[in-house]
Amino acid sequence: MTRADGPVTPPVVLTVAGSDSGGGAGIQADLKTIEACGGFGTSAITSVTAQNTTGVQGQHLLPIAEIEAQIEAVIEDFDVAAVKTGMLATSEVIELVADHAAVLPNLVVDPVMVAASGDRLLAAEAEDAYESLIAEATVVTPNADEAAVLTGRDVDDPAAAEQAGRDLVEMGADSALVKGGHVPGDTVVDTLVTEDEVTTFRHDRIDTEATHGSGCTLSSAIATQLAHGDDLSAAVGSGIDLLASAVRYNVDVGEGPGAVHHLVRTRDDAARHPTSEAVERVVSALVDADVSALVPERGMTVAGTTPYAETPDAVAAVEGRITRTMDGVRPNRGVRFGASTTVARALLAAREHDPSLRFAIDCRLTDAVEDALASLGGAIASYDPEERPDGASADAIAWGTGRAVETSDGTPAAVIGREGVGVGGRVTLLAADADDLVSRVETVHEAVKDGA
Ligand SMILES: Cc1ncc(COP(=O)(O)O)c(N)n1
Repeated sequence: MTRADGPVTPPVVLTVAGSDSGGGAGIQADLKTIEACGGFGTSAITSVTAQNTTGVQGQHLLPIAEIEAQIEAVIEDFDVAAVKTGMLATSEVIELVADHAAVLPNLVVDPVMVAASGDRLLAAEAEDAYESLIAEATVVTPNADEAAVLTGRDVDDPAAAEQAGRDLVEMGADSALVKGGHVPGDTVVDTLVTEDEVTTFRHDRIDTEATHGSGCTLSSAIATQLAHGDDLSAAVGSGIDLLASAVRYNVDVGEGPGAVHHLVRTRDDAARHPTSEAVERVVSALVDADVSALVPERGMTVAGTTPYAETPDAVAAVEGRITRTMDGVRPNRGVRFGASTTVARALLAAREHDPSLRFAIDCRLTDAVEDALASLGGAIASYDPEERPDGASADAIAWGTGRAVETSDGTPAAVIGREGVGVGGRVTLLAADADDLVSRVETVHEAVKDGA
């Protein structure tokens, strides 16, 4: 028997950039990101850098004819749907790309000048040459420092970013995304300027130096989304969201600051099935142990997040909770992503301060349960509801859980919420994995079941 082939045709994306032997930035980051976003990645290498997480040790520029040959080899054969440029190194390379612009659709220009390590990746005299390429760009994506070089304008707040964006559009770019990562402040504001409108994208700043490869990853994600047919603002928005996760869950490799996690979303999607299976295993264990004594009046929620969860739809939980019946505890329905709101949000709030926490279960709060928590061997965290800001009252449990984890002395095994004791008072058991959560519940249950 021969099997029929089943070819797929992902949109082809071309990156024209430098090689980073350290794997975090450049061509390596671009290809990983393009594939993660569902494109087929092709490349034209401009320069081979000897580089790692501590800096750039060497650079070898390829002959201009070799760079041109790579671009032409790709363009002549593939139906290229989008192109991104990264490290172009010299004015000759910038001009080469500008000369080919007519056959380079959806051109995303990341005007790479200096690496995160501080090493120069563009000859100083080549900065002016960018003007010719910017004029051809669908979108140009400078950080604040690059925008300042390109426009001669200090970019130190969102108003200046918008002005710099307008300057770049005036230079002929269809649009400019002026990135706010290098502008100080707790919120990162990225500003997208087109001829007709200005859109700002805001994210809480993530406290890490491991941003190596962030510009490459963002521009590659935007190019790939444009290749899929997204409009500009959707492509930019989804690229920024991907990068926020890629920076938060950065890869801790090498002696220097790590790199962004190019495959973060791919890995998270792949973890959905094992995550819901893990929650199902917890549910079975609770049924087997008949943990009636721990089940709150309203029912018990068991929830688990994917490893890089950001939103409640990445939290698997028992739909309709686990409740007490005449013969033991029973889940009302199956495990589904997005089934829980309250415990899901509490777990996500906990992860803002301790991303190792992935599983949670809410139990009755009684004196006996509280006494039993001491035997869990982890910190027991709590919070003062009086400290809750007015704005957080709609999500009081999430706020309290986040607050408790933030102020906990080490990763907590449980969070006690004393609000409305007897009515809403609860204890949320937490764990990094499902087996630990089961053993925590069993430990508490063993201690209280005879008195219940
Ligand atoms: C080959 C190459 N291209 C681009 C960058 C910029 O990336 P970053 O600013 O994150 O170091 C880099 N370091 N190396």
